[in-house]
Amino acid sequence: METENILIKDAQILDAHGQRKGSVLIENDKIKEISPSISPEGVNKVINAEGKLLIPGFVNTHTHLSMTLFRGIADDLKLEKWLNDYIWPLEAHLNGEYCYAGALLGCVEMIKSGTTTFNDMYFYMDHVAEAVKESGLRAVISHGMIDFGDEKKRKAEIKESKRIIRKCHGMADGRIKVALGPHSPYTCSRQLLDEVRSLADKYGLLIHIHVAETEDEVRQVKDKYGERPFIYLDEIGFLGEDVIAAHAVWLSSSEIHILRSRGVKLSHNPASNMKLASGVSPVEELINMGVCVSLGTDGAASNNNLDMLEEMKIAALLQKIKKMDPTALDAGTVFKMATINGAAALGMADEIGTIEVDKKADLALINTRRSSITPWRNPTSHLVYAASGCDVESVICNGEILMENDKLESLDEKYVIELAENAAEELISKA
Ligand SMILES: CSC[C@H]1O[C@@H](n2cnc3c(O)ncnc32)[C@H](O)[C@@H]1O
Ligand SMILES: [Zn+2]
Repeated sequence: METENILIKDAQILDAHGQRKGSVLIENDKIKEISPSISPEGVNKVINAEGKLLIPGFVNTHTHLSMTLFRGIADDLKLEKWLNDYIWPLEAHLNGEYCYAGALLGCVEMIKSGTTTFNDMYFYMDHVAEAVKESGLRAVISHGMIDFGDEKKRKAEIKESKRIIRKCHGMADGRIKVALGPHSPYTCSRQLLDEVRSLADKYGLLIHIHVAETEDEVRQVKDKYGERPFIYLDEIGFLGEDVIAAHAVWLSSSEIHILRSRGVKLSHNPASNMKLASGVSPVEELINMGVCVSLGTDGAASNNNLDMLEEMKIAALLQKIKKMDPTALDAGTVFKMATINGAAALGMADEIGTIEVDKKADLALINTRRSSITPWRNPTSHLVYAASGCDVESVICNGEILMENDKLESLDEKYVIELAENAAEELISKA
């Protein structure tokens, strides 16, 4: 195979290790060299990055990508009503084509706002995988399982998860990995969670689950199992380093200790938690205790976008107001949550999340000559507090250019918008 290489010349580089100036040489899917200056001789493609900020692609650790189709459908509701009265009835009409269309739309949105890896739980995941493959993004995907204690449903959910594992794990040159996705402790039976734990151990797969999102959930789990959600999950031997729990809003101090001692990874979803008025996760306490807290948007029906730049700002502001302390969750910490902590949560810290030689070339370039971030002075501050997804100009994932100078290269944006608009209209008309 001929070597494909890209030289990103004279960039300002920012990642969890700090700031420096330099050029980055990409060879095939990986970063080959980072130096103050690299000769462009023999290089296939040179990107002039003067006046540009080069950052690791964001890692969104909790999404339901195809829910882009439900954007703006059921706003201003509490989680229980949102799910029971609006979202689940609509989801009953989903099919593979709709999920593919919604996932493609989500991929467009993520590329345009600098995300290169995401952790997705939903339905018709082989169709979602197809969209991810075409987009050039990297993803961990899981079939979302709900059994409500029904044995037949449990067997069907496990069967579908196994089918998705067989069909999609390692797809798209390894860019797609499959995880197990039990929805939550209030929608999944103890038996289903036990089976998930066994499968995760047997095949070395991650587990993606919603936990402790609302006070109501804590009440329900306590009523049914006698304990708070994370204590219950620990007692049944479910928790481990391979578990990524989304939300983790309502936590007792014993639960925080459990999270730390079991090495559970968290995905903090501040916009969704605020919009559904679920509550505020004790992110500062969790980080101070040494728990790995990453960042996720949740689906576009509860956010209502997939912009990780916006999510970083919301995360920082929310902790400041929760603690009534402006020093809480500073910009540097939030930036780490959106990059290297996300990589660590997905077990990929050796591969992505920072800009280092031998890591995958998953990168985003920000144009520093945009009005929203002028005068250009403090990259971390500007990224978290001033920039938005629109300031992302170019994106590379796995060494492939997915967007250059604001133009999508891997997907036809107009076609995707049309496809998703039609799918959403057809789907809603069925409900
Ligand atoms: C079984 S696939 C995923 C399932 O989760 C639903 N969902 C989306 N956002 C949330 C959330 O914040 N809490 C709980 N469940 C959520 C989604 O609609 C699917 O049914
Ligand atoms: Zn969710």
